Amino acid sequence: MSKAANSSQLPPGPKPTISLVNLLRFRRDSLGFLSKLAGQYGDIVHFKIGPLRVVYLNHPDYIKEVLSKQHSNFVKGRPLEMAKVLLGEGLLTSEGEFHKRQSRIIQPAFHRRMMGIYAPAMTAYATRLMNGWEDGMRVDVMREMMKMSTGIAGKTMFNVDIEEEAPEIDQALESIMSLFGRITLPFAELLLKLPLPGTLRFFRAKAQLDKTIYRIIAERRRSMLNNGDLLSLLLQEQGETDGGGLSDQSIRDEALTLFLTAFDTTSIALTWTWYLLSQHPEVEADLHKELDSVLQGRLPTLDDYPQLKFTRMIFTESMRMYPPIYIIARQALEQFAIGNYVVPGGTIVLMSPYLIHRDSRFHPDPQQFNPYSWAQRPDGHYPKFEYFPFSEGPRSCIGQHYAWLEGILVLASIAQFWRMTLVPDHSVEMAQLLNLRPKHGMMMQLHRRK
Ligand code: HEM
Repeated sequence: MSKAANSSQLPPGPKPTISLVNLLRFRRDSLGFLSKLAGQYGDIVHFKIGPLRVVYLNHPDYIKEVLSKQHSNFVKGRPLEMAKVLLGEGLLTSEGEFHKRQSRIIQPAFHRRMMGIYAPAMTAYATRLMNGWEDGMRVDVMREMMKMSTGIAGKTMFNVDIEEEAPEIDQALESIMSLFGRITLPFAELLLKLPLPGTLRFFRAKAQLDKTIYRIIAERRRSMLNNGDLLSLLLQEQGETDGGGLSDQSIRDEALTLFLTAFDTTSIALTWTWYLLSQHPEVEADLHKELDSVLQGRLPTLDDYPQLKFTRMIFTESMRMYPPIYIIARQALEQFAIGNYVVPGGTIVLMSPYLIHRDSRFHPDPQQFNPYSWAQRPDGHYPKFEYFPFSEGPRSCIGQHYAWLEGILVLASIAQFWRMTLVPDHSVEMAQLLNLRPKHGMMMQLHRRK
């Protein structure tokens, strides 16, 4: 790769005249579209989607430029505008000083010390889920994982049991996701102003989520509990910073952001993992060997976590093949240099963990599910920007340790007692919405391990 040069030429790409065609193709299959462009034009591609100027980066070195080296020139920008309608100014969507302050307040909820408190909640909710299962039963594993992860997120962040409300939350999310799927439309903002059925469903769903979250906040205020969880931190900040503290709206934005980002992505990652295990009995057998030897029939604790090495390798490999956040987007504030090109300010930059994770230059035999390939990597030290399911740089995932913990402990808890096989004829397809979900859920049959 050559160093950034001062040529003002834009990177190569399809002609701007077909920007509407690009829009349709991108909406139909964004991963297929981007991968085809990279094949045709190389690792930096320029194209237009409607009036928007977009650059796609298909190499870890270029991605490092945007997410790390030149990060201060990039904001979440337009791609996350729609998310603000739901999440307001939460950690995911905010910028600058405000974002720094929110990070500082929230960071302690993800401190290592807190993991000791979260671990038992994670295994308890996995157990509760298994208690409702019977040998031979058919379930949509996607829904089961959602139900469980919602319960875990509610308990660990707010100390409430909202599992009972999971179906409504799930339904609300579906309405939200289907509108979010149209996020790439240039006139997306307009969609929110018209009384279209999707838009009305979206606002109903938002109202449902708001009701739940405000109820939780009000209950916590009454109980005065301060146990160091997320809600305590947010309310405490409000009390401590006379006048300049967090408003109710701000607490709601942050709580909803953390809650939604936590359970949705983690349950999707777990769902793909159960699917991959069902397709690879040899891997599943090795997983059982590890669990039988480390746990010997009891639930895993935080102390077991470092011993569950193969379980971690499986979860790592699953997120390589199906990273729940499959496209990361930024918008440039000012003109910037990348490779041999100089790109104007305002340009949207797209990067895809999915496509980099499946590129044979960085991952040999990338279409093959091979957890064993991670055996040489010391725990958690993965090649940055070649493997980045949690993104990288200052805006990477704040909840990644939490997600690893939940993923590994839940896998270990459940796989000890249950196997899952895919229901014959169930079609497994990816839906490229805000995150990479199985389009038709994941219908699986449960088998109790003897
Ligand atoms: C397997 C599970 C998860 C995956 C794959 C994942 C992935 C990601 C990615 C790729 C980003 C960066 C998005 C961007 O730059 O546009 C992100 C940000 C974020 N994640 Fe996660 N995440 C997961 C779980 C969690 C959990 C459990 C939490 C909270 C408990 C969480 C909270 C957040 C927040 C608040 C941000 C925004 C951070 C910021 O902008 O400063 N995530 N996540």
